[in-house]
Amino acid sequence: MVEERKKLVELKNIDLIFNKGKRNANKAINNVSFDIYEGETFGLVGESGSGKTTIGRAILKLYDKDIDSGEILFDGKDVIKLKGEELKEFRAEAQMIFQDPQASLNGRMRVKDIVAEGIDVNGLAKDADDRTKQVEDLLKLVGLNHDHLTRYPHEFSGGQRQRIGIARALAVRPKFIVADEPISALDVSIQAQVVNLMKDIQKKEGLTYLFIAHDLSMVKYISDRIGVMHWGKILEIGSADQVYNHSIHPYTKSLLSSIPSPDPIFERQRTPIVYDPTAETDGQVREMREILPGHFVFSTEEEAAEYKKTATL
Ligand SMILES: Nc1ncnc2c1ncn2[C@@H]1O[C@H](COP(=O)(O)OP(=O)(O)OP(=O)(O)O)[C@@H](O)[C@H]1O
Repeated sequence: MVEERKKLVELKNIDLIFNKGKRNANKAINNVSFDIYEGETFGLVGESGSGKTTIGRAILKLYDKDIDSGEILFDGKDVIKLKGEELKEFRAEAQMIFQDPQASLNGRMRVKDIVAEGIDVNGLAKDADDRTKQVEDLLKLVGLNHDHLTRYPHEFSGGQRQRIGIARALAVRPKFIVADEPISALDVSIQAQVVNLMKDIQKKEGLTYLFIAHDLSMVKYISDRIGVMHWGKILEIGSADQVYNHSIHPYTKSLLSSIPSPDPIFERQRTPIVYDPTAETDGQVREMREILPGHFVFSTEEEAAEYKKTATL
């Protein structure tokens, strides 16, 4: 018998409009639906302004406004309705790691206090010794050590600062982490280290990730499934292999063609594919249609029929 995978996060027809009703109204999320299964990494990619961060923050209920329509479920519970104790529990269960560790860490606090913030807020330590022990364990988990406890963020490299950000997120023992471009500000040589660290921690702690990035090059290493966003909509969802090696939507193909190759011969032959977005505004009715098992593309019925003829496994 095939075991049903548990859905940890469910997004159902989400709309989110900034400045609703005003002249500068902006539909940052437009009828987005997808699920994130427990234990998986869901990669969300797309160019700047496509709505990735808005989705991550909406799931975590970090805006002072609610989504405008649709439903977000976390562990079966409606996120919009969470209040009191349930909201506090959710705040610990669902954490965020930010793009710029420099900006997200308080420069006047020592590492031990930065990492312990969530422990203190949630009363997770029995006493001062237990607090220090928990912080030390967290630092060890992210590849830092005892000597780092009393230092300040500016004494660390970018990669180390991101490790501190990860330790801080883990301090409250979350189930789910939104990692918003966690490696984009880092040197390429450090990016793989942080991705590998996140993968190791995921295995050890049984975490579920939403991993946000603007290109597909690193996302494919960490993601089980990938969603491609453009103009507030998801245009393609599939396994990392389906999206990276067998992409279907022209926008995904264009994103892939824009990744520079480290191989100079490939790089010289690489021709970026220019995406024509007018199809998204031609008035035709499009929805996510399953082209191959688990591989969905935003398309009309006719487009889906065409995609099915040429799609490869
Ligand atoms: N607080 C806000 N108020 C008004 N508009 C916003 C707000 N946050 C985001 N937006 C707008 O919503 C759209 C989606 O932005 P979002 O930050 O989610 O995109 P993104 O794909 O994460 O981009 P980036 O990679 O640059 O972070 C953009 O047009 C942005 O200008």
